[in-house]
Amino acid sequence: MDNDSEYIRQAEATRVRVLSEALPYIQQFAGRTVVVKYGGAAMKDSALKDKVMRDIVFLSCVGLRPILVHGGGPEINSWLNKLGIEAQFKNGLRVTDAPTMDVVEMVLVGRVNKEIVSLISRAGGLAVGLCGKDGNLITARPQDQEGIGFVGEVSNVNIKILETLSSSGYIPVVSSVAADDQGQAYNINADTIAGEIAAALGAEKLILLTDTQGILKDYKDPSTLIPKVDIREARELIASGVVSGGMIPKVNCCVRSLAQGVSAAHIIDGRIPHALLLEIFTDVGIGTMISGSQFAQKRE
Ligand SMILES: Nc1ncnc2c1ncn2[C@@H]1O[C@H](COP(=O)(O)OP(=O)(O)O)[C@@H](O)[C@H]1O
Ligand SMILES: CC(=O)N[C@@H](CCC(=O)OP(=O)(O)O)C(=O)O
Repeated sequence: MDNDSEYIRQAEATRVRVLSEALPYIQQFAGRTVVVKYGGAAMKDSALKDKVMRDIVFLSCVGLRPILVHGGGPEINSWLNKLGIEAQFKNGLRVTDAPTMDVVEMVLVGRVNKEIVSLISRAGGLAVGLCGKDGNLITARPQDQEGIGFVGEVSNVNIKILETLSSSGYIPVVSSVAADDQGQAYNINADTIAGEIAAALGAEKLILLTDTQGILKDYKDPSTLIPKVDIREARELIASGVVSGGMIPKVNCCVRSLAQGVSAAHIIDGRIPHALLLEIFTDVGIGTMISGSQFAQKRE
């Protein structure tokens, strides 16, 4: 066989292997809910954004029930900057006074959410944009932290609206603004919202797309990826300071959702094209998988 024919044969073999590798996962996850959190730096590149939306539509088309929770921290920062308001953070959370809360709501609910909904529509999916206020999805309460303003925690999740939409073939797209019993709006970290929604739905998977390979032993060194940890090891990584900054709410929400019955949580690199498909439908997966120990499936 000449070189060209050999190259074509190998390329076809790879394509066929990847496609056929997906079958058991499509069968296993049919009808199951996958909560995806998409945010931060991984949202900045528009070509990548299109691919993420196509992947979400792919999940829906092959029978999974994707729910997309989005952040938008960099876009909030850019609008605060345009308005001459200084962005401030404490322990990875945005200090949210009343004017900042207005900007957070306008940017996340009014801009980022609708942009994602329309990208999903363009990719052929049926998306519906929501924030915590819609259908009483999320009730907020204030975070117990001095001087952080209108930063909220989740006090209740009402999954009815999500189940109604998902069971009718719609893809819910959720932004992380919610209100308390009195109607006061709160800014909630989007990872936290994703984890609470995954837990309330008993999701198959919680997948956090971010701008690093996953959890790194040294976050400045990409070669130090930790492919798999259990809940106890994940807590130790926070306690020892290996996990810091914005990675803390991610690991915490994974641990909380696993403790409440989610089967597996993943922190993966949203900068890799089609990272979601690689994680869900291939044998090796990518990024870091956090599991309750009895749930370990891949990467043994
Ligand atoms: N051990 C760690 N492994 C990987 N990233 C870490 C770690 N500790 C801290 N980080 C930081 O967490 C960041 C991800 O959190 P964040 O910026 O809030 O993400 P997003 O905007 O996607 O929500 C990484 O870019 C990295 O700087
Ligand atoms: C309380 C808090 O910090 N809320 C976040 C909500 C958006 C978010 O989580 O966006 P990323 O996922 O892109 O970081 C914020 O205001 O930036």
